Order: sequence, then C-alpha cells, then structure tokens
Amino acid sequence: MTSKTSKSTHSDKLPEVPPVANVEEAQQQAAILSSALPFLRRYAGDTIVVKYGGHAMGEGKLAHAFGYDIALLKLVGINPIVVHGGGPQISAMLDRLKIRSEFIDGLRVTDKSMVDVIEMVLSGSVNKQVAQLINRAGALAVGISGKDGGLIQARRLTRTKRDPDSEIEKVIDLGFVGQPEKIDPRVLYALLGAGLIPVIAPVGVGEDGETYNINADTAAGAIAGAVHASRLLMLTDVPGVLDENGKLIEELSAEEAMRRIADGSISGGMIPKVETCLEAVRKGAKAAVILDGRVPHSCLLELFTRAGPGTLIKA
Ligand SMILES: Nc1ncnc2c1ncn2[C@@H]1O[C@H](COP(=O)(O)OP(=O)(O)O)[C@@H](O)[C@H]1O
Ligand SMILES: CC(=O)N[C@@H](CCC(=O)OP(=O)(O)O)C(=O)O
Repeated sequence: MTSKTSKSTHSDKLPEVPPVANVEEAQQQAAILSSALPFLRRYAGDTIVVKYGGHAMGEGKLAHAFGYDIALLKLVGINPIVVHGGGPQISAMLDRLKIRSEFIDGLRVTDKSMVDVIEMVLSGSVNKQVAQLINRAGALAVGISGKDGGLIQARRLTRTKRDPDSEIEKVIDLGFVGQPEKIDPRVLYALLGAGLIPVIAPVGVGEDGETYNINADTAAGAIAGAVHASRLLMLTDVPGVLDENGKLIEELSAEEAMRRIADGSISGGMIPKVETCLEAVRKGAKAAVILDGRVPHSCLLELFTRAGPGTLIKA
C-alpha cells in the first residue's frame, strides 16, 4: 500500500467544506482561527475529559457539532477522553420493557433485572453512536465500557439520608449502583498513545465480577482525577449551576456547593454533577466546568474563547 492510499482512510469521507462568500469572509475565518492560538498553546498536549450527557445527545445538529468539536480537539494536539451518559435512553428502553425505575438524589435505583438492560443500552447502542459521531468528523474514536481493561473498578454505593423528624441517619439501598473505587487508566493511555479517542460507557466491574451502573458524571470525575485532566467539561441541559433566582453561578467554591446541596437550591441530577466536580479537582483534575451542552460547539467556546460559559469549579 502506498502512503497515499494509507492516508486516504476516514478523512476522505468528511463532508464538503462550505464555500466562502468572498475574501472578507475568508479573512474573518482566518482571524477567528488565529485568535484561538493562545488557547491552543495553553492546552497543547493536555488531557480534557468531556462528560456528554444523555439529554445533550438528542438533537441531530447538536450531536453532529459535538462530534466535530471532539475531533477538532484531537487534531490540534489535545487529548480528549469522552465519558457519555444515556439516562433518557435507558429510561426509554426500560419503559418499552415495562420495567419501572426511580431516582434518589439523581441516581437510578438499579436492581438485578435492570443492570443487564442498562449495560446493553450504555455499552451497546449509545457507546457506538457517540464514537460514530466523532469518527464521522474525521478522527478515530474507540468505544469501550468501564469494564474493559479493568478501567473502572467499583463497589456498591451506599447513601445515607438524615430523617428530618427523628434526625436518624438512614442507609438507602440503591442496588447495583456503583461507586468507582479504583481507576486503572492503562487502557486509556494505550488508546491515546495510538492517536485514538477513548469513548467510555459508565459501567464498572466489582470485586466478584458483578456489573455496576455508575452515574456518568461520577465516572467522568473519577477518570478526570486519575488522568490529571487539565479540564473536566460536564455538558448538560442547563447553562450551569443556577442560584435560587435562576441566575448562573460563574464560579462555585466547595463551601458554597455543600451549602446549596444542603438547602436544596442544588438538587436532583445536579447533585452528582457538582459532587463529582469537587471530587475530581480534589483528586487531581485542574478544574471542572458545568456547561450548556445545548449550545452548539460548547466545548470550543469553553476552551478556545474568553466567553467561557458555565460554572467553573477549581481546586
Ligand atoms: N441549582 C441548579 N442549577 C441547575 N440545574 C439544576 C439545579 N438543581 C437541580 N438542577 C437540575 O439538574 C438537571 C441536570 O442534571 P441531569 O438531568 O442529570 O443532566 P444530564 O442528563 O445532563 O446529566 C437540570 O436539568 C435541572 O433540572
Ligand atoms: C446510577 C445512575 O443513575 N446511572 C445512570 C447512568 C447513565 C447516566 O448517568 O446518564 P446521564 O448522564 O445522561 O444522566 C442511569 O441509570 O441513568
């Protein structure tokens, strides 16, 4: 095979580049590219973990833009790692199978009969779909589950809740919901070293080989900490963490986060998200950002412009 043929693999399948109207438009495009230079230098060679939530996946154009952003990061010398969710996709499948599920503090109570379905949806259809979005944009992504290469070793998560009347702490059983106990990043380094983009389904393996359903935010945070990511980007369906008046909180300290969780102004799915960001920066990530995945090119806006939308959580 000549080098010409070996080069013409995935890049040939890229969609057409849209034509520019005139020289001024072309110059504007060049100026935009040039303004990204300081940011490209800042993140060159860094690892960025991106959590891609199930809600953000829905819309075709947005998903397409997401795939382009991740491919672009790779092609400019940054190492993206994608951890995806799939909550709505799991719920749709459980509904079709007439299996009821409930959430406690943003976590799906998972019994034995559900864990196989959840693994099938996350590691199967959703994982391949996300990898394909990136592949279609001209980079090479490889979909794996947290069970592959022993990436996410998990234990059963226990959660306690204080009963407001009796003040007694009650243990809540969430079933096969896992807490990452140990991350073995070797499989990630192997993929990154080969120029590939890891796309990870948030499923973990227990000590006895049992499968655990892990909240995708939690999985992303544990991975970001373990690889000392320079940024953990949490893409979701709101502009970031909002205060009681619905206003965006641009920077959140650990103290304020804990206070807001306790007083209920941070609730539901935002609880694991914020807790994860705090844990990730405590474990080794430089910073975490919760941002609006419904905005096209939110990853590029965050990394390559001064606009930096979303809520920043720093060490
Ligand atoms: N203080 C808050 N700021 C923003 N969102 C919040 C807050 N408290 C609760 N939420 C809820 O958290 C949701 C995001 O979590 P989740 O639905 O799990 O998203 P994803 O599927 O992207 O992981 C928001 O849509 C919102 O309903
Ligand atoms: C334990 C737990 O809640 N697991 C999640 C895993 C998927 C997920 O987190 O997806 P999103 O990021 O799209 O919400 C679930 O079963 O829905």
